Amino acid sequence: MVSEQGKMVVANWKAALSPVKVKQWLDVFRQRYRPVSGIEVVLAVPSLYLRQVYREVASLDGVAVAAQHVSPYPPGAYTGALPAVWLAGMAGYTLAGHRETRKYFHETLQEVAGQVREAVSAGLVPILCMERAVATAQIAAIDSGDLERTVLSYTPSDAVQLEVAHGAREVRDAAAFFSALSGGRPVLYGGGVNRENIQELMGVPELAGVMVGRSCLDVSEFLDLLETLR
Ligand SMILES: O=C(CO)COP(=O)(O)O
Repeated sequence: MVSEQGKMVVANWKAALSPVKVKQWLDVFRQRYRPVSGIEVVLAVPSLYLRQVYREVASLDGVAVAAQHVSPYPPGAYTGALPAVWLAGMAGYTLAGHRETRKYFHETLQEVAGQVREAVSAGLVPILCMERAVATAQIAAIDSGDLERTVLSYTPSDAVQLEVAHGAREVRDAAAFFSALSGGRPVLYGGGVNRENIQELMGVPELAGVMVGRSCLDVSEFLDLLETLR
């Protein structure tokens, strides 16, 4: 879990890497990754790869694993679901409410709140992704006890679609807005983060870290990006 001083870099693989590519990514990462003081690297990977990724990175300092999605329901007759409790011990985190799962899988505020609840009760830390437009209603749908265990992430659509990050001042305003709304929970930013802008964004004092999509898919590019934080 992100500490008082430390910051997080979440690498969101989305659904972009085939099994062959995942093996290559992990081979290079294991050879070349060196921990960066004060930085926790969180690999957010498709369910299919969770066990494999966990096995490969469990021994690396400063690296944790996140699911990209968990079920809003407990284990039972829910075909196609991934109950959060099954991931305990393997993933430390799960994403919830990412703009792509909201958009393509039509997740409702209640379903996202259910994912957060299931994640917290399984001992995972939810990384709750939101845009400003849904933030007030989404946070209101979440139990206050669950919110206390949650990391928020500001992931504006335009930045993700255009691959152009919001500027540091805008990110700072948004982080303050999200933090005030949630009783001071840590806030991440995601959207267009790359090797050129990560240092400036990680320097925003109100921000607990960043989420990286496209720039983590090439493992060398991602390792270079981490090196800029050393
Ligand atoms: O969705 C994101 C992180 O989860 C951001 O993706 P990009 O870094 O590709 O804009």
